[in-house]
Amino acid sequence: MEFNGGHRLHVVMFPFFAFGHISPFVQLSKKLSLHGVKISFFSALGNVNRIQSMLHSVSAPTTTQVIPLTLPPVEGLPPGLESTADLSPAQSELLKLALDLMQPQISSLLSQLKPHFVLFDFAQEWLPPLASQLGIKTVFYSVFVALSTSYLTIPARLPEAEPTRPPAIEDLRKPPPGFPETSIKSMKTFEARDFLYMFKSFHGGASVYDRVLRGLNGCDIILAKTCREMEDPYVDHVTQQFKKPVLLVGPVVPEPRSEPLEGRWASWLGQFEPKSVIYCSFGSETFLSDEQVKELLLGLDLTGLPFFVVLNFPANTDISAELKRALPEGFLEKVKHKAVIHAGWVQQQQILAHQSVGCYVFHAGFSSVVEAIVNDCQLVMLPVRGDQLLNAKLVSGDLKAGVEVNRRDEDGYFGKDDIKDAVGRVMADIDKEPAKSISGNHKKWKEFLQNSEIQTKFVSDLVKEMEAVAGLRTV
Ligand SMILES: C[C@@H]1O[C@H](OP(=O)(O)OP(=O)(O)OC[C@H]2O[C@@H](n3ccc(=O)[nH]c3=O)[C@H](O)[C@@H]2O)[C@H](O)[C@H](O)[C@H]1O
Repeated sequence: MEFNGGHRLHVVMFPFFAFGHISPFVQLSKKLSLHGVKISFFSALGNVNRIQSMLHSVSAPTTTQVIPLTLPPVEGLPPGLESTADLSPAQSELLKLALDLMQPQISSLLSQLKPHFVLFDFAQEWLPPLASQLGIKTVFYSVFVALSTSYLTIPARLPEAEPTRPPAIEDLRKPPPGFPETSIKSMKTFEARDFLYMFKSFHGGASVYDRVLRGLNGCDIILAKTCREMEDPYVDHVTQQFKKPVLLVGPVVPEPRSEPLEGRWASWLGQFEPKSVIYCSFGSETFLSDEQVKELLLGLDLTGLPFFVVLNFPANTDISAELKRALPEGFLEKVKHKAVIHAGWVQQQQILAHQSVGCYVFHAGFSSVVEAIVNDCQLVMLPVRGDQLLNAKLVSGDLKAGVEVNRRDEDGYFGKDDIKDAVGRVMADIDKEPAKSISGNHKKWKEFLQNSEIQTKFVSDLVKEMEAVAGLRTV
């Protein structure tokens, strides 16, 4: 292998304007920077400061420049609100239309910057032909596990005879033709109903399924945030379906955070026994209904363990009124010595790393799965929507490293006893099944994720493969 001429690989990162997507693109940028890759990171102006602070890292050199984009006006989209975190679900659909109108701006930026690759997201299916005209290669960076693509967004998901008929709930309960033999045989009715969203068109725009399919079909390379150790059969299935290179960057384990945990949380957690506290949270933009909040909190109380719950609500919600409405009278007073119920952003990595935290009840966002495993917290999954439903199946069914809360098939209802049972399954005596084998598997995956040689090789192999495609390296 030989390296040609000292030219540095230059990559544009272009995630959808949602922090659940921006965050894995930032994490990958940091890893690529450590291997000397030059990064230009595209996002709407309103997101730039937050991205810059996310990119800041003591160990990563500053090879990343954030390039602000101007969001075009779209009727119904309030000016200045430029990520889904600030918008209602309906407005977030308009954000995709605004993105579609940005093609001339992207084209002119790409022709100035002339990167070797653009890594793009599910919503920019128009990018491959645009970049190809400029001689730039495109990489569809899938921030979802390969199972999610393999189950939902492959050509075989729609029947060959009627490729334009959106699937029904019954179709989505079953895996698509060609799906590999694994622990996943079917999904529940409420989960299949949630997947219908993928096939809906809003404001006359393309459905998520259509966008993803066009992106995956049009790109030069598919890159997935996963590894064969965890997802071999699904990676093979996706490769067969799209008949093009599928590169893997591994699970992208974040570096431990250097800033200490906020004092008030460190001292609250510090009063409890090691590994005795349940931490509970639902990622960046997942909300529970009143009834779910009530059953969750009553269930956590029933476990007898101390608990720290982070709940988020859609923009402009009166949080104390929400909690008051959802909870039985006197509940907050009753649990005040053993519980924190907080709304808003917290330092999740530092909380999971705290010695008192032993169990994590959460939505099964995959970054959170990885952070909990490396910090030795037992996983109790309560997925709410989309990929989370499949992540939970992967972790509980294939990896056997955590449990899911039992839910009713039709509507996903869970009661307080379901929460208590699920926590009990992983926090009970670890010399007894199922806790014994779950904790054994958990330990195995922790060792794998913490093996810095393996994790670094994922990124160095990726850089070498991209350099070879870009003609910077000859094999
Ligand atoms: C692609 C999208 O990813 C989403 O992920 P989300 O951001 O909710 O959750 P994680 O992947 O766990 O990521 C969440 C990340 O935010 C961090 N964090 C979160 C809340 C907080 O208060 N403090 C923190 O530090 C956390 O530590 C983790 O790194 C969903 O699955 C969604 O279904 C999917 O479409």
